[in-house]
Amino acid sequence: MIISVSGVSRNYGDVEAVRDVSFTANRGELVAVRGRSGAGKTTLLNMVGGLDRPTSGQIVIDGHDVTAASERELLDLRRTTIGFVFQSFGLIPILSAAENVSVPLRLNKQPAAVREERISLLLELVGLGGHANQRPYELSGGQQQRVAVARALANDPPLLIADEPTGQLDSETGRSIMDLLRALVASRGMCVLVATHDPTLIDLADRVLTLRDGRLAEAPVPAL
Ligand SMILES: Nc1ncnc2c1ncn2[C@@H]1O[C@H](COP(=O)(O)OP(=O)(O)OP(=O)(O)O)[C@@H](O)[C@H]1O
Repeated sequence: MIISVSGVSRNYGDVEAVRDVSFTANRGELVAVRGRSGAGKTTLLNMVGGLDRPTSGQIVIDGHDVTAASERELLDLRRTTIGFVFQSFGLIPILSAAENVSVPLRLNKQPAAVREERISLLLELVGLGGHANQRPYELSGGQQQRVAVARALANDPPLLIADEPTGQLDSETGRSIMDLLRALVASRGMCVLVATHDPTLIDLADRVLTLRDGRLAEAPVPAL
């Protein structure tokens, strides 16, 4: 089990953003988190990714209790075990696609030869083999998000967390990003946890978690 969330709540002052949420997820699963704006999706994903801490409850990621972890341990976990993809891509504008992908490899002190090989493999994987030297502004939104996915996979994490990864893309491009995430689950046995309120993308998920006002109501698997 890669994600175990038990009785997790997160309050911001009087606002109960996430209330008593429990779920588990395994490698080889694409789990979608849906819900209206303000339902608590980002808050939940940030806690699972160790970017924020619950007010109460426990989260265990790949055997590590992130609720009890020190900042240092969380940093290590985010570098080795969890990849992140955000709605706004978050690429560094002055760096090429290849250089953006190299950032987490440098942080993990990978030697140059390993970095080079890994970068070309990852850019091929996301369908950007011929775009290594282009900067973000020279790429389409869908291509930028593919670079962000390649960067998130740089250190081969077993868990990918994606917060509305298609939110800034047209529906066809968004679909191709979701297809890419789906393929990663199949080919690499990753777990992908993705927040979206786009109903057309939800049918690609193995499982759908629905948040309403911070509470979870597990929806049935959609018919294919
Ligand atoms: N840092 C914060 N301080 C105070 N309140 C917050 C903070 N972050 C989130 N909230 C509140 O928590 C609730 C859940 O927000 P969250 O961003 O998790 O929702 P969401 O489902 O991701 O929404 P969206 O789809 O719009 O991104 C909202 O009521 C929001 O206003």
